[in-house]
Amino acid sequence: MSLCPPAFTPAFSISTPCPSIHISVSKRSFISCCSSQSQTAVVNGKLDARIVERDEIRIGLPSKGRMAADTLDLLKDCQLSVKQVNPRQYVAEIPQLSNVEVWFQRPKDIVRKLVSGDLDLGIVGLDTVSEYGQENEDLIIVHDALEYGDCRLSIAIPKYGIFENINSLKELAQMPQWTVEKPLRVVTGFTYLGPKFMKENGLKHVMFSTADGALEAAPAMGIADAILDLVSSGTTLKENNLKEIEGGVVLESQAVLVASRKALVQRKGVLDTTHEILERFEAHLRAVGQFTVTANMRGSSAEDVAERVLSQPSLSGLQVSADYYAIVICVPKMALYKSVQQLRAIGGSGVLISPLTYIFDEETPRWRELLSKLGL
Ligand SMILES: Nc1ncnc2c1ncn2[C@@H]1O[C@H](COP(=O)(O)OP(=O)(O)OP(=O)(O)O)[C@@H](O)[C@H]1O
Ligand SMILES: O=P(O)(O)OC[C@H]1O[C@H](OP(=O)(O)OP(=O)(O)O)[C@H](O)[C@@H]1O
Ligand SMILES: [Mg+2]
Repeated sequence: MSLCPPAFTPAFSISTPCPSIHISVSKRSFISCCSSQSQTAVVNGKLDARIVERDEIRIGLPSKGRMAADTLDLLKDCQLSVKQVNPRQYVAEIPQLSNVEVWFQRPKDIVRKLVSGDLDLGIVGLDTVSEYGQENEDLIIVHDALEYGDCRLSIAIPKYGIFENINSLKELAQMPQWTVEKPLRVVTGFTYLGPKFMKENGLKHVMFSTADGALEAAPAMGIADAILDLVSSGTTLKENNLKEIEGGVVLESQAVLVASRKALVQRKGVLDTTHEILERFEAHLRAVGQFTVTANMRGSSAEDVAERVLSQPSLSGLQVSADYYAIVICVPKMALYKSVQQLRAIGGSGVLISPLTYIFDEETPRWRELLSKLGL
């Protein structure tokens, strides 16, 4: 059995039988309290079995800030573009997902509204889920690595003065300065995660205060000894003469897709919609930074070619086996997901999707038309 010469595979044809040689070459390493109009979902810390009655499925997206644009970009890349009439309107739709309402909210309100049952799904940073979700068992992380909004929640102290030689949480805890009367003063916006972390790490004499932004100024202003805030590039800390310490990272964070367990289980359509969103996210994120390589390979049989490809360390593809046959089809953008589902249903696996740059027919239809008009 010989391999199909890829350069001659007609765009609309199904070429069979043709063993599939799907090779993915990595460009970079693959990573490897509040309730509004609803009934309250949490009563005395326990989950309320009731679900807020409504027909639409609701997803909360960040309304402003650095997560907002990246979230819309991700959805767009997954062919789930959000249709927002104007930027001040807080409700929108995703035409590709029927019966889904998009609600633009502040990240912390997305988490609160998931808990209260006013939203079913949301996209926010893991830090926000952890801080405002407070380990609520109704919150489920559906996708934990959307690959943007990377940052860490980390303790930082001044580089100078009594902290000059302090480089770890252990050393910070052992400083004789901290007593009942004069505790370590930490300023943070994370008033749930902060005290929890200090307690778990055995720091006894700690006092927390809170502020909404520019926390890095607090030590120099004499308001706090340390800060607990999000760090990404580290520039803000550096510019304010602060340093992170060993063992001081409370949480590594990036954007996540989070859902209400109750909505997934009880609300009609939420599980199916979540499945579709998840599939699209995973398919897109798996493909980022990968190239599809199609090659003509010399060989005496399909098995021979598969064996030789598998013997190369960088050629670990999705499937390389004589049991698979390559097909090449073209599908319209809008029908992409449906087409993948249909391919799977008839035995498809390892479906690689790349944008199509050109479709050259055997002959341009309009050329024939022109020739005919010219009587040629
Ligand atoms: N420096 C950072 N780099 C990357 N991601 C960050 C950074 N700071 C925060 N994030 C992530 O972005 C999310 C939103 O950040 P934040 O709530 O600070 O929004 P913002 O864009 O700064 O607006 P504002 O603070 O004014 O509300 C955070 O929960 C976190 O997951
Ligand atoms: O490590 P870096 O890349 O310097 O980023 C860290 C800074 O980013 C966030 O602030 P943000 O820009 O959101 O300002 P804010 O305090 O007004 O929210 C965070 O609160 C830090 O201050
Ligand atoms: Mg901010």
